[in-house]
Amino acid sequence: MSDTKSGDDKTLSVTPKKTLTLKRPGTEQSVVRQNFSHGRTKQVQVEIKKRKFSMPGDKPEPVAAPVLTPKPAVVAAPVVQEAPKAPPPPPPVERSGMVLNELSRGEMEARRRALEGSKVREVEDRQRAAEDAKRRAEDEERRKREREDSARRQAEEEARLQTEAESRRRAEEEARRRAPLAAELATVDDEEEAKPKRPGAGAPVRRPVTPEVARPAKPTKAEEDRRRGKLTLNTALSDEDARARSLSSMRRRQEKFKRAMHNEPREKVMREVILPETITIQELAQRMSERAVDVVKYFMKQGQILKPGDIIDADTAELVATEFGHTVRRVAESDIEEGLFNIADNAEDLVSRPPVVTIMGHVDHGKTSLLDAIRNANVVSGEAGGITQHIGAYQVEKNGQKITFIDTPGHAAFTAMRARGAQATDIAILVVAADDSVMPQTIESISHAKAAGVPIIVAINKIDKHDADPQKVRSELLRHEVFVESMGGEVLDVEVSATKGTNLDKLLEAILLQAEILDLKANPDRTAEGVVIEAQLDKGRGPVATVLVQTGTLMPGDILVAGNEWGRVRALVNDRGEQVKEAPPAMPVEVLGLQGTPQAGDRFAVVNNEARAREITEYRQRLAREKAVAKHAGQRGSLEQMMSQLQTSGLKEFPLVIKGDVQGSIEAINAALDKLGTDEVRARIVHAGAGAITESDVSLAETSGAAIIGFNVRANAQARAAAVAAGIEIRYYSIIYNLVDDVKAALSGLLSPERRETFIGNAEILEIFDITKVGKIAGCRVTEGKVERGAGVRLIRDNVVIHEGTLKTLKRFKDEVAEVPGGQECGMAFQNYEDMRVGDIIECFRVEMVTRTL
Ligand SMILES: Nc1nc2c(ncn2[C@@H]2O[C@H](COP(=O)(O)OP(=O)(O)OP(=O)(O)O)[C@@H](O)[C@H]2O)c(=O)[nH]1
Repeated sequence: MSDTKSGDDKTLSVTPKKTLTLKRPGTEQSVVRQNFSHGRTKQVQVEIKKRKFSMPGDKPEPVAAPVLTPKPAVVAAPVVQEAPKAPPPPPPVERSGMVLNELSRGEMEARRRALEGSKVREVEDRQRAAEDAKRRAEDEERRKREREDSARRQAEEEARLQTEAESRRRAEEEARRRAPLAAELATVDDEEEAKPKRPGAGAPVRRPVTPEVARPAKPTKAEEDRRRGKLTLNTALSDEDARARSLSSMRRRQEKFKRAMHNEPREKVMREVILPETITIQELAQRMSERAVDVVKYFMKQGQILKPGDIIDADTAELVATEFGHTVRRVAESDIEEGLFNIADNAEDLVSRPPVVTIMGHVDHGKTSLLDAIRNANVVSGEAGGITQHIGAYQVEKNGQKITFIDTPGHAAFTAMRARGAQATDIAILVVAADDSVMPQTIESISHAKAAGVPIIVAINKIDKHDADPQKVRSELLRHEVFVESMGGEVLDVEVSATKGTNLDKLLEAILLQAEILDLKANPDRTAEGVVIEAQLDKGRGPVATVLVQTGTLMPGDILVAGNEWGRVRALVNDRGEQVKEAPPAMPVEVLGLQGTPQAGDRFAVVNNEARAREITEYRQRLAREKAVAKHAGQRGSLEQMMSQLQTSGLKEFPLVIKGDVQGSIEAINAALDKLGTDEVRARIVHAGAGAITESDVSLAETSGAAIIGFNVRANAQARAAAVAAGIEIRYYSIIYNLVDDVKAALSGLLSPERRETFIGNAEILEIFDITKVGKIAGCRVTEGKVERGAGVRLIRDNVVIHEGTLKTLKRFKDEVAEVPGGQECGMAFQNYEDMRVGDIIECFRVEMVTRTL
């Protein structure tokens, strides 16, 4: 019993009360009346399910049975008999919910057409299947043919190789018959030759591949599928795909194998390894393109346990690099500064620049007065009120040409600059007071200018004075090898008066003339280089340096390295206190923006970036610290130190600064030292003068690497301090002979000592004793002279020196003795040498190093 609302019935509920119904497709519903006992009845709704469609030829069967009904429901009639021939079927419009006997003519027609269509399709399918089967059979046939072909080819190849081998064997036998020895050799060669060939050429010979063997041992998945008759387009394609895949994987495998083979003896890339003074193992490995662990291993083999982070010196690193097969280029830390200064300019870029002038001379001869007079009279702007600011240097203009004056009277700045390797000055003005003539500092100034190779212009000052004697000045200068023009020389001289302003123009003209001779040039279109004239820490402006641009053009924003300091130029201030946009060659300017205060005489240069500036200054600061420590230890400037330096550097000149009490003694010392000179060595007197040893002497000695000798004079406090600071030794003498002897000794030290050898004696080996724990001892007789312990010995065999060394023992009977005289017997053993034979001669000699003297 079922209820329409219950069970699997998906129809909307259908009750007699409701009018709207929706039938399930393919079902027929009806209502039957049921009678029960006691006169009860019940109406039951019956659902008849009908079969939708059946294939033509199928037996007609009831489409559906009534679910619950006493009488049979409608039976489906056979469709085929009634289906007439018709054109192709139209799309099925009504497909369900109808029994056959209720089908209309149109429906019947549609069914018929559908049946027709399906028949056609069936035929087509059968044809396609037949074609597929035929193609498969053809494929199989083709493959079989191919396999047979390859087998035949292999068989032919095998036969050919066999024939070849046979003919070779016959030829060998023939050859062997003709020449047995030659045949033997030929066989060996042939065998050896044949060996490597086998793996390639012999493969088909040894393992002939039959068609069965050539067939793949295991069918591929695609083939299996094909055998199972499931050949589809996909499977057919996957067959090709599998083949392609296997080929590429094979290729990959081959490449991998090849790579492995190549990697084994990997070709090494030789590199040029740049080595600084120290380097970490890690860094070294990186530069060599090696693994750090390999370098560590190398050290382990050498008995050193090191980590990749450990620092090694350049020598060790070089050893490692060469061991690993690389070449080495050593670089010093100072290479940081490479390319900082002295960048070469093209000749065509050079243009004329103003000369830079320094004024030198004796105290009170009028240096300051002259500088002031020139400045006030010729200052570039000519502005009223003169100079507004003093910056240590200024420019004047004469006939439209500029002249730069370094406003630091005296030679202190001059020498300080030279001590730092800078040379700012082009021309030196030597001021000599006409009433006082040549004085000690005048001579010093001459020495400085000469040492720096700077031309001198003599300004004979104070000519307004009644006791002025310019001629006396000229003649006295002669004695110091300053030959003025009027005395037949080339040195320009001008008589001036600083206070009266006389002949200042003439002096400037002389400067310009000299500058013209010097042909001073510089390239303004490049990064600036120059020298620091003075520097101080200004309360408001911070570190301020007055610099002289020597080449290039300095501009605000440039990054500057000056000595141990660096900075970005914030502003440039000229000698009149005005801010300027640029400073061309020979222009002095104040530079603002430095990080620290450099020293007078420091060279400066503009660099590309802050990083480089920092790198350079850090290096320089470190160097300065090290230098200070070295100076403190007094390692520089002493006579002994200088001697050893001279010896190592191969210099044969001995520079000296000599100060004496009177000119006479100086001349005597000069003459005595002159006589000491030989072809090999000589004393070079950088400066000799009367008077106390001053700071200036010390700085001159520092610059020229000279020692200072004081004869009956002492150094003043400042000079002493300067000498200590510079590590310069000052030696005092009161007897000329002592002075000369010391210098002589120092010069003798420059002469290499002589090696002198003295023969002591000969001993002949009579017997060799091999003593346990002691080694071989030669039993000898002294045949000539004597033998001494500690002396040098040579082992001579057949007049040829076999070994040279020292004696380990010299024994007479059981006792160790110092010497054995001629004719006596003794036991001798060599240090680290035992190959002595009976009949050898032991020669005994003494070596002396004889110092040569002048
Ligand atoms: N009559 C005369 N006196 C001069 C002349 N030039 C300088 N004086 C005087 O000489 C003295 C010294 O001059 P300074 O210019 O200070 O000499 P200096 O060489 O600079 O001296 P220091 O700075 O001590 O080395 C001053 O009193 C000047 O007035 C001159 O041409 N004629």
